[in-house]
Amino acid sequence: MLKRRRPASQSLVSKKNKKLRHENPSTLPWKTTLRPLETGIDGDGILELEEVEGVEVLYEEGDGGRIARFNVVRNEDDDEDERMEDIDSEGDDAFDDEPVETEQVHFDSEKLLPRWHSFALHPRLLGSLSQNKFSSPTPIQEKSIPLALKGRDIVGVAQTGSGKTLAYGLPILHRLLHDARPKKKSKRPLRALILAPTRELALQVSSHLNMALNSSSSNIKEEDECSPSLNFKKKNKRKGKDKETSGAEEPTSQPPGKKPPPVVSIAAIVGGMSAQKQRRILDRGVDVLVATPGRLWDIMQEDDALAKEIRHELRFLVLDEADRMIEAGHFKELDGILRLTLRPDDSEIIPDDEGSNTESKAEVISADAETRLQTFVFSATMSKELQRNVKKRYRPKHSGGKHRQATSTLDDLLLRLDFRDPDGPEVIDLSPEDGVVDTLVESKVECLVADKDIYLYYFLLRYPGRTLVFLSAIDGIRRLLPLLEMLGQKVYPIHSQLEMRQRLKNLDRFKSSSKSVLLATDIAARGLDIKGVDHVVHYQVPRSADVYVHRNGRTARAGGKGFSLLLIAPDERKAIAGVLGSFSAGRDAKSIPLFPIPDTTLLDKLKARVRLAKEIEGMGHKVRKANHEDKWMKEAAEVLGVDLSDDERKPSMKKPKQDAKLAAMKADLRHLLSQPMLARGTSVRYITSGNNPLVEELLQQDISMPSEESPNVMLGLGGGNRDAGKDVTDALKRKGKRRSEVNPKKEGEEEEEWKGIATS
Ligand SMILES: Nc1ncnc2c1ncn2[C@@H]1O[C@H](COP(=O)(O)OP(=O)(O)OP(=O)(O)O)[C@@H](O)[C@H]1O
Repeated sequence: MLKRRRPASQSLVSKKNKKLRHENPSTLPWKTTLRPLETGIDGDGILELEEVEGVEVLYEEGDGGRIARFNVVRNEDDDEDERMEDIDSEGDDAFDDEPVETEQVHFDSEKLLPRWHSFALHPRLLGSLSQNKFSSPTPIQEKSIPLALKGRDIVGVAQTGSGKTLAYGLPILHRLLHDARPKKKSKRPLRALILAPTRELALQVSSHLNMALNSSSSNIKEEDECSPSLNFKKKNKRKGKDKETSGAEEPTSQPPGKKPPPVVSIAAIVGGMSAQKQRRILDRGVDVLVATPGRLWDIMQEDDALAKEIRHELRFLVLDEADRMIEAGHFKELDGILRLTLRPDDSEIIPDDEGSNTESKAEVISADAETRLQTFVFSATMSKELQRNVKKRYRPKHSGGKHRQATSTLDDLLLRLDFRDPDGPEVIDLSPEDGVVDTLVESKVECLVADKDIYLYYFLLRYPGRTLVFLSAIDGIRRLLPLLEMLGQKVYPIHSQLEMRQRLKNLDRFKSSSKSVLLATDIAARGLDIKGVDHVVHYQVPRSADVYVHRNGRTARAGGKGFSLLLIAPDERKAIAGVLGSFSAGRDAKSIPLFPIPDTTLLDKLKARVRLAKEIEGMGHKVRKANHEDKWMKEAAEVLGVDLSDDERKPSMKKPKQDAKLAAMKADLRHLLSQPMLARGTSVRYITSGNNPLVEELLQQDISMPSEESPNVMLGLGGGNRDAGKDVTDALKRKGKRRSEVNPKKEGEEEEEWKGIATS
């Protein structure tokens, strides 16, 4: 089937369109169409239907008569789709039915990676660790990898950013790399299923595992001189652009232009992306599937084969951030998927509170750790009680353990898992008692709700960097976004009502600028590994201790420094006390130091800017609304064939006035933003003199004095220090207090009433 598009000149195709010329119809990007089961046409390849979209057919007169040429019309959106497909199906076109040989490579880990040597990981993985400069395993990796390699089931709890993905990923990849490859042309069986709560996290896990497989390390050596040369190509050209390969490519002497099949193929299946493409990937077969439960469940409804693979072929099941999956409302789908992983005799008897199930299970456990399903559950947060429950539920017969009733949805979910490990899952808990990563500095501002914008703006000016601001609702993001933009901040939103493409684009933009702000709901709280997030701001207090931990976990990752700031309004006081009190170490809100603001007159100055920006936004909104109504009226009259009166046709009399006022207000704001924000006692006239000469700050920060071109610089607050964490710890030192002693509450002391920022 060939769908012909209207030529670009007649259609509404954007100017960004590109045309790729094809001489031969067989080189067009044909796609196999899916046929509903009811058609009775099965997928055995007897009758394949294919279609192609976006093709312009042109006829040219040649010597031999009329010749058809084909232009494939592509626009930037298509390119973006393809980029996204590249992410969700990295290596899609790398799948091949050709036989894949096991590779013969060697890596001198004793010399090059001594801290990893004892794990005896596959050389390909070692090469990649070495290339990424992961010279030693993180504590959770150190504990869990040897056990996982022995075939144990694991429940791993470790702080955010501590390398949990590789803690379960390396043992899986190691096993898959070692497994003998099928020699005959056959579809790859699905061997590992990793479930993650959000689309971004699933895509990230798949990229992370691909990174662990693909190495161009020169330290990997061929063991067998006769084997073909190793070719760890990172990039492949496809459709004229670079495409990251997926899975480890096999050392092979492929003919030029033909990509070798990956040794291990990894694909992500998530919502918000082409389901058809994802089904195609599954049809070809993948070794490791990273999925969000919702999309996987949808696909399984139409694809019995996938359900069968999960039931019969799976070697590894991973639940990454299991607690969040339940919160995200995926319980039904998750439960449905997990049921497929139960052994037949378990499906009717789980959950069981009395112990009979455990006993029968212990009897049927296969001793063959090489072939049985291994289950890994990882999270940064899991209550101690739940960990105990999981352990008790699977305590072997002779230990005489009694089963507990599930006390939460997560308990319930975990108790449904069919851990095959005869000793029950090994629970490894390395999470800090108070949930705070060592390298994180926490802080708080207590302020009126109306002043939160000013404190946030102050913070962004004072500590430029990569700042992730969490809000509890999308409406808040919609309000704050234009405000911060108007105040000259580079700011991007991320929330569930944005299209997937936009979410990924905004994440990319945030990542690629060292001074930017991401306004996020809690969909970005879990698992996202963005390098170099300097600060996390809780614009609204988190609703639970877990959310507080995960939000904070976007900074201070992998041993790096990080800073978190809570903005607490009077009516959030109780909520935050409850959140902190629910940590197992029983924290007190008073243990979080106050954020130091050495010169509060600056807040007054900022208040003027924020107020003006809000007025502009309010007026802009009115003007947009009026324009929209005018336009609607005209269009409706046209459709109905009604004549509008002169008054109705004329744009509102107020409009020119409003426009002029708006322009004047914008000019005022531009002027305000171009004014230096100077702390009390500093002057722009004498930048080289005084106790704290401004010139030093300007030099240290490599900036010039503020101007219309480079507004938003705050100066005069002491040196060029832009380290919020250091400022908090210095302020504490000055007061002679340790973190735990901050603001100790005196007996019977009442909370003081917070004052708003004075109007200047
Ligand atoms: N052994 C290692 N040495 C150095 N860096 C590592 C090591 N292992 C993983 N990393 C890096 O640490 C960062 C955090 O890893 P990862 O995302 O797996 O953390 P996590 O524990 O899953 O975090 P979260 O709980 O927030 O999901 C990643 O950028 C990863 O590449």
